[in-house]
Amino acid sequence: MAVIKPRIRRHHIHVLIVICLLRRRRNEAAARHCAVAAAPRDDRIFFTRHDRGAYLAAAGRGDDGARTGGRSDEGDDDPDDASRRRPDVDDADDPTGGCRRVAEGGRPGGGPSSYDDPVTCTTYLAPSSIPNSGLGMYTAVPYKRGEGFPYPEIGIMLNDFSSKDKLIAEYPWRSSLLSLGKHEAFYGECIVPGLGMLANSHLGLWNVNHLDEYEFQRWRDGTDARSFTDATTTKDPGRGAQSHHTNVRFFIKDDVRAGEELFVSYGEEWFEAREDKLGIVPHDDHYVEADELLREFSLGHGRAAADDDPPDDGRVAEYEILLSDALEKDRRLRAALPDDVRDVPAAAEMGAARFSARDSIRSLDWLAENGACLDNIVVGTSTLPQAGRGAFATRSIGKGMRITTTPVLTLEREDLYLWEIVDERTEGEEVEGGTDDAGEEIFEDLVGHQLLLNYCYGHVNSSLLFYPYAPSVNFINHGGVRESNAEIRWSTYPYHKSDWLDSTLEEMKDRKRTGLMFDIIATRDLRRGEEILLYYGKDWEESWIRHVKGWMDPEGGLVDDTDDRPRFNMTDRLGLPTITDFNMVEKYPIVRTMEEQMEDPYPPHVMTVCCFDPPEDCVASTKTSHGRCRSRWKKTYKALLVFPCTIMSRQSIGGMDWYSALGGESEDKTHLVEYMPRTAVIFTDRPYTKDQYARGVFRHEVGLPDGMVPPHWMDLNDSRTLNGDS
Ligand SMILES: C[S@@+](CC[C@H](N)C(=O)[O-])C[C@H]1O[C@@H](n2cnc3c(N)ncnc32)[C@H](O)[C@@H]1O
Repeated sequence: MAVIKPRIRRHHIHVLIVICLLRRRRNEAAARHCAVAAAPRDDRIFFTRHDRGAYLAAAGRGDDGARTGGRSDEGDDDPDDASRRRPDVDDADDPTGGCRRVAEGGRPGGGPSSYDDPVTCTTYLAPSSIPNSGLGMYTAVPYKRGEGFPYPEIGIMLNDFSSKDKLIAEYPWRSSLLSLGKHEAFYGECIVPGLGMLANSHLGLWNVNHLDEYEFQRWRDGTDARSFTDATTTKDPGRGAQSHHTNVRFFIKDDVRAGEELFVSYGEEWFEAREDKLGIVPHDDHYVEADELLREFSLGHGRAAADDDPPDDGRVAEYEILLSDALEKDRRLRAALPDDVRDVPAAAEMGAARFSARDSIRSLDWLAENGACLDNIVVGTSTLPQAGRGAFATRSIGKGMRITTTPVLTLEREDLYLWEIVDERTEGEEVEGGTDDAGEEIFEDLVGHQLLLNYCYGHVNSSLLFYPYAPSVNFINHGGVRESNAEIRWSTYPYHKSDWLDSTLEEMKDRKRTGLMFDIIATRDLRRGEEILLYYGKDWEESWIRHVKGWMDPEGGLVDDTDDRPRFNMTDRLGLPTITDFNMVEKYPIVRTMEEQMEDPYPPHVMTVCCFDPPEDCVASTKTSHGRCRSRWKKTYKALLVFPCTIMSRQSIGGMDWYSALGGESEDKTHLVEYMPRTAVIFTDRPYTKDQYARGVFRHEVGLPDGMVPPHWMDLNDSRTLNGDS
């Protein structure tokens, strides 16, 4: 197949990898959720989705276009407020992240609780209050501004992913969400399940924010997995088989009430780019302005307006004028206003944004009736060797009860193929030919799969893959036949579209929305704190065993199976300083200049990035005598403001070191940054050097039980391992 490939300069990355790239009242109520269609089926389920600045970045506008904001101001944090019964993930010694406390609030005696425990369930999956937006996430407990959402997520990089017409392409966040994930690959986006995929977006009501700023200390749980993962080289067959971004954190932007839907911001541009599908979506400031107009209008008409039906002609006419003035000023402002004058009192009272999603604060009874509990599991350190992180029960769960429910995104295997440019066509190898932007012929080798494959579920004989994205569900590991304590099934939750199982393969591939769902069911009584383990299937297991047996560490040695400690950051096993070490200013107070690095180089995978603010226009006055823009370093280290840099010089002034560096997005957009403090210089791994980019790393989807995959979806003899996968 001839494919047109974007032309990438070889020196930039050398290798271009292209393409394919989430009060039960009683236990009885819970049981109902499991088995009965408690709510009407919504045939219009589909998920409006994220990509934030990804397309803008792809279009050469970098990440700056998306308003995905950083952590909001620090708010009051009252972690000891037991009445809220929320888990606290900063509890370092507790694999359930402090969720023990949740369970203690639950049933006396600690016996198996049911799936949707009314006392303790804090987070629900339920139909969104935004029309035609499918399902959403709700909290059953209040949060205060600035608090951390208690379920950290995984971030999975999609690198050089170019299947933009696929459903999956609606979901990624810009890779700066993962901070230095921004520099991991030539063009990276990231998939973040849980709040990152399941929560809908309302620009006037968004109440959850992801952390967009760099943190220079280790996370309190002892890992530094979010950004500075040092995921480079290890004597471990688990190398590169899991995402090293395991601590993607979300924070409460504004006080949230119990029962409120959790909204994130996909960014204004995301909605603008989808206007044909979603209509005119107001931004935050349009709702603020609409509130002002509604307040003034209401004042003019007193309270008489409220129940005045039909409304008097004068008021109708006046409101028509208000609407048409608003339209003339800004069609988004008009869209933020109610169409009917009779709705003005209610909209003025609750605010235009809330009026637009009136059901966004649900009763706890409604949630118990219509929701599915999402907080029965939380991430922790896996008990299994080489498995990275795992999912742990936050409360006891009885045999046969649902542990969690998750929507799944349908993909095709080929969406996750990795390609590499080769010099010429090699006989016998799977190579795609095409031309680049300049019309030059290029050849690409199919070299393996994206890391996302390891988080997808499927069958070796089917080209369909299913990616589950409820909170923490991606962390569930394989326990083998004997140790597994959970199993996967098509969901009995009423919003699972079971009729899709009769669809043909082609129909499944053509669908641009989600509808299928999995339930994860306890196959025996589970204690809180236990790791949830599935049986990934014979094929996965055999592949893994083969991989471990044949695996050689990067230095050529055989696998070290004497050390089975669970671990994430493995560079230390080579005795080299890690990226985290280098980022400890106390430990490494001085950054070596270019000249010093000639004598005393940093390890080859290490590079420096600097925090600075490039001016929009590089005007003459900001140019140096060498024609370069002069930039200023930034005190707030937003991911957006960090660029690769080369340290040119260091000067001590007043007992403090100041650095000058050349840096920028690309060679032709280089900036001179002078007088930066040490803290403005950050160490990170060079592009494509983290473990997940290594060759021969384990790539295999989780196996679905045979009976789950309809025979008419089995279109392959065997899909196993491509050239680069092990
Ligand atoms: C769905 S992910 C599970 C979460 C993963 N442990 C993590 O830290 O992100 C599947 C991957 O986890 C690892 N894994 C799961 N079970 C394992 C096991 N029993 N032994 C070794 N690795 C395992 C493999 O790398 C697999 O590809």
